[in-house]
Amino acid sequence: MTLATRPCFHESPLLTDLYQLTMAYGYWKTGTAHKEAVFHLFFRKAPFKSGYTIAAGLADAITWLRNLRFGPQELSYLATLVGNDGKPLFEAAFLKYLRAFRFTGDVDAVPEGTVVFPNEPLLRIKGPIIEGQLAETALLNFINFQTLIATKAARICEAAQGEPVLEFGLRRAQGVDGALAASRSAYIGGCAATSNVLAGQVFGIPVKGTHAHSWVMSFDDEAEAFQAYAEAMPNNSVFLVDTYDTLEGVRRAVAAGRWLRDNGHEMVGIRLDSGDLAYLSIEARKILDEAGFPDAVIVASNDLDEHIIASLKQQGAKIGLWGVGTKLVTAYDQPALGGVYKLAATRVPGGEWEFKVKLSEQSIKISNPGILQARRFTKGGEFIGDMIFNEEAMPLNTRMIVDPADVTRRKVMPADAVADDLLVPVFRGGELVYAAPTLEDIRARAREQLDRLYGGTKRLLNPHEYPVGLEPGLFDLKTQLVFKNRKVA
Ligand SMILES: Nc1ncnc2c1ncn2[C@@H]1O[C@H](COP(=O)(O)OP(=O)(O)OP(=O)(O)O)[C@@H](O)[C@H]1O
Ligand SMILES: O=P(O)(O)OC[C@H]1O[C@H](OP(=O)(O)OP(=O)(O)O)[C@H](O)[C@@H]1O
Ligand SMILES: O=C(O)c1cccnc1
Repeated sequence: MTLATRPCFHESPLLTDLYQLTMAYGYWKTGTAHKEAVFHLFFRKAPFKSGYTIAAGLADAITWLRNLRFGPQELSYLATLVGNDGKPLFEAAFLKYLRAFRFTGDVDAVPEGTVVFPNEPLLRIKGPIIEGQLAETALLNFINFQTLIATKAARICEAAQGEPVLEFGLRRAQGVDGALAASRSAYIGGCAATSNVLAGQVFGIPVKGTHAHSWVMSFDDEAEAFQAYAEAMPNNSVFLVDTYDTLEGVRRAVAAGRWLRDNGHEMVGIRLDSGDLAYLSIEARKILDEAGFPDAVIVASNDLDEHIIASLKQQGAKIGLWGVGTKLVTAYDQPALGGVYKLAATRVPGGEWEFKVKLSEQSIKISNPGILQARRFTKGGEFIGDMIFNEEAMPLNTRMIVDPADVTRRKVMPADAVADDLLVPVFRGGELVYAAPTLEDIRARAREQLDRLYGGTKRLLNPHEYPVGLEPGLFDLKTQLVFKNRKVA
């Protein structure tokens, strides 16, 4: 009997929705596959009612685009697909065309770890429409989830006010890739380490761990369990104290700590995993301090999230290390980021760009036309506002932004503000031109970016709204296109 293994699918061209292939077929069949197009990937609403979002997922997007090729196995599978008349969905000549298919376009993207806001392009893809279309689903999959988890982690780490947060999510994550991608994103968002050993091996994230209740329960009594653990792992001694009676557990941990000290080691600390974490941590701290273990850290876990951590901090909890699993890696209170991928311009090669909008009843949902870039203004080291503009038509030195939801709200960026464009070149003509940063650099970037954000924007509850607007020319273009598409004279 063979076990059904699950190979890694990250790089498959079939990591897509069928409709991308049906449209690709349509473009090919109608001779429009090589029409040039610009697509943007963006989200309309920050997750968790957060005042900011942390971009992540670009590394997977790069790998997927670089390896975009249909091999014999994928093509034979596609040949098996049939339409409602039982005949092949894709004709053989199209599959032959796919055999030589490669990504040849330009990509500009916001580096991972960048603070981003609703409606800003996170990624822009320009090239033959068939290529942009085929890339949509995979790009959304990578960027939506990873951005979501990096943001959740950043919020949790903000709540912990610089105290280390350990990501403990593997056992409760949404599958294998959900766990791995979450560990990487959580690290970008600021977590100090993960319990996920595979993520440690694959991404080089520091791994950390204590012990479970099963260890204590496997002994006749708790004191014996701690002593055995101390002897077995004298250099990693965090004792889980809540299996029977938490404060008694702390006293037994102290006894094991004394043994460790007598034998040339130092107890790292204790872990609390149930009960009133504020009360128990304060009492445990007293016991540890009085026994001469002021440096022993108190680790807490048990369904923590940013709100519980903030509340525990407010209650004066004496917790120095936070273990967070389920609510982090599943983004429990908002399990998906609604990032979308919209067509914004097309042209026949060599012709003029035709800008596009997708209409909606809700004006906030009307997409932005153009070849978009986002420009961030910084003053005195602090981010003060972002402008979305059309690179094809940007008048020089424009510093005014218009709120797309309310034309009367306008803001002029000061002349001495420093301006930086968020999208950077990643692919040119299908060639990678981006020196991808290390995971450590990405994590440091997220930290540095958060430090430049006004404190009110980082507030958990009703955060201050960071100003993001359209350059006036783009606002006008959008308005004209909306009128045109609504057939208003
Ligand atoms: N002082 C506190 N303030 C706010 N929330 C807390 C406090 N102490 C613990 N919590 C949180 O309250 C929830 C308590 O969970 P739960 O009702 O499962 O209790 P428990 O102590 O884990 O019980 P059990 O013994 O069944 O594991 C957890 O999410 C925990 O993080
Ligand atoms: O609560 P989370 O944020 O998801 O963090 C991970 C949880 O996983 C473990 O519990 P579990 O009951 O699975 O095992 P245990 O016997 O080691 O406590 C651990 O004790 C945490 O409570
Ligand atoms: O090391 C730990 O304490 C740990 C690891 C995974 C899940 N919960 C706790």
